[in-house]
Amino acid sequence: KMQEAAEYNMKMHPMWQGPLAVPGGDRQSPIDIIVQRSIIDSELKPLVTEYDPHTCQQIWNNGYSFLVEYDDTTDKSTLKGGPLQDKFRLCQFHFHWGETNAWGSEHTVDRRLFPAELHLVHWNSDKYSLFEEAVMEDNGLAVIGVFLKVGKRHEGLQKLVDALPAIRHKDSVVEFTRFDPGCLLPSNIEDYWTYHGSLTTPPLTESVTWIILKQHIEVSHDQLAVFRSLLFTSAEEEVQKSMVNNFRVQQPLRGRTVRSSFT
Ligand SMILES: COc1ccc(C[C@@]2(O)NC(=S)NC2=O)c(OC)c1
Ligand SMILES: [Zn+2]
Repeated sequence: KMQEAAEYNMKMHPMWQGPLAVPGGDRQSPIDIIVQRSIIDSELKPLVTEYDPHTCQQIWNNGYSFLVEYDDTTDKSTLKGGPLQDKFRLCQFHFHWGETNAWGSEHTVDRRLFPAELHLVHWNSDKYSLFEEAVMEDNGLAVIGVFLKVGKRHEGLQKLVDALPAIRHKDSVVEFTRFDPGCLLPSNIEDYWTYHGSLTTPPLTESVTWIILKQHIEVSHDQLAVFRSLLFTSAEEEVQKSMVNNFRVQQPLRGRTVRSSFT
């Protein structure tokens, strides 16, 4: 059912009408993280996030997810440490989710699916001066992946949920300020898996150091239901399609190693 949902979406949604694969792509995302095959790397450092809520600018529906965008013209909201050698600048975060709570995440852990997954996207500002440059380089991006589970209401998320009705349609945007993305991180960010992969939508560029947190966050059923009230389609289109199942099918590991920062 989940596989069908993903394949239906990838067949029907304009996002996927282009090439579905990167010729010769051997570091594609997402993947299933097989815990017992991950290699504990004691040299992996703790993640250091320094997010300035004042760099938050807008929230918009891009027709595949909704993005909260940050001013990345200075090093005000950054990520360093973990597996990273350089300092990375936060540029946006977005989510992937299913039509039901039974699936929706892009990565899985021992085949376990989560109802949604948060991606906090950062680019290497030590080596590059623009996101557009960094996205083309194999050490260009660092994305923190956080699994969402359905449970108690997430107070920090509610400000974002309340903004969603204003961006129901593709290409709608509203001002969104003073949001601290740190409030979406779980208490434990020391335990994570990391591997080299790609964007999970076209152009599927293989420029991402993935950092998948072991600890999930909890959001309420109703909060997740508001995600599903968004639309893939713009206001002009006759047939409105609800924004659900905006995740990619899993990709072969191709001999890659997934490292873990914990035992
Ligand atoms: C050209 O630059 C792009 C294009 C697509 C995405 C979105 C996505 O493919 N990447 C992740 S991560 N999840 C996704 O859905 C992007 O995000 C950084 C950057
Ligand atoms: Zn994503």
